[in-house]
Amino acid sequence: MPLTDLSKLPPLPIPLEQAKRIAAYRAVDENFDVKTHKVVGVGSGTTVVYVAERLGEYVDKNTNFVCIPTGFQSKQLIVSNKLQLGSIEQYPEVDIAFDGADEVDESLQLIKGGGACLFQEKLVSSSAKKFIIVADSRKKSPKYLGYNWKKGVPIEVVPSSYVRVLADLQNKLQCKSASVREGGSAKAGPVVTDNSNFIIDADFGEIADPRKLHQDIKLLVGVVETGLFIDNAEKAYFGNSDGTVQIQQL
Ligand SMILES: O=C(CO)[C@H](O)[C@H](O)COP(=O)(O)O
Repeated sequence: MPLTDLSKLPPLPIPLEQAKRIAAYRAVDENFDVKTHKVVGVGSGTTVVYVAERLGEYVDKNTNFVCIPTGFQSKQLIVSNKLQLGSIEQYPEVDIAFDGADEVDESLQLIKGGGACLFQEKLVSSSAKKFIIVADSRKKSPKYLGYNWKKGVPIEVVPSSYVRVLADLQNKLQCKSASVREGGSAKAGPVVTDNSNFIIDADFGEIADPRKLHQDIKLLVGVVETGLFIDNAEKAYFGNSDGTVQIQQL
């Protein structure tokens, strides 16, 4: 079946969703090569929903690409769009990966982990030859990370270490504030990740040197991974609700 013509997409009731969809569809169409890309990473979040939807349109009897999830939600997206599901253990080399972001700076450094999937997202994206970001235009930072995303850097930690990591973030790395992410009305107590860990959100204000901050956090005992994605993405697609897309690349 031919791909849906982008100019003939049925309108969505929410403008922000239109922005996400156009960014995702354009990113897939302009970067995914169905002939050569056999292993495709599918990230997590609300924008990637449209990546999976568009990839689903490429499936026919002549295609044989496998999709690698970055967590439970991502696995569901792959299955529900009738894409072939694989694992990073089976396919440690990924041809291309698509994912959302919480903030993207001028150098394509990222904050991710707003959806608590950062470890598997980093495992898959850093195993990919090409990593493409899909987002609505609110995610584009005017300068430094931390300008738009005020919730802090997500950090996945081993549960038993959370008290120690909170103290180290404040005493050794002078973060402004840090707390374990709570499930809110959806769950009493902390959010538990797909890897059975906790997430700490640590506010460092605007981050002038995300590489150094990532390295410093990573050295703390108990830290599994940080939501700072350094030198990983090669292109970002930022959608607007009027159907335009801004592309940022190095
Ligand atoms: O990092 C993530 C999940 O851990 C998401 O990619 C990020 O939060 C962006 O999500 P959305 O597309 O819903 O804005």
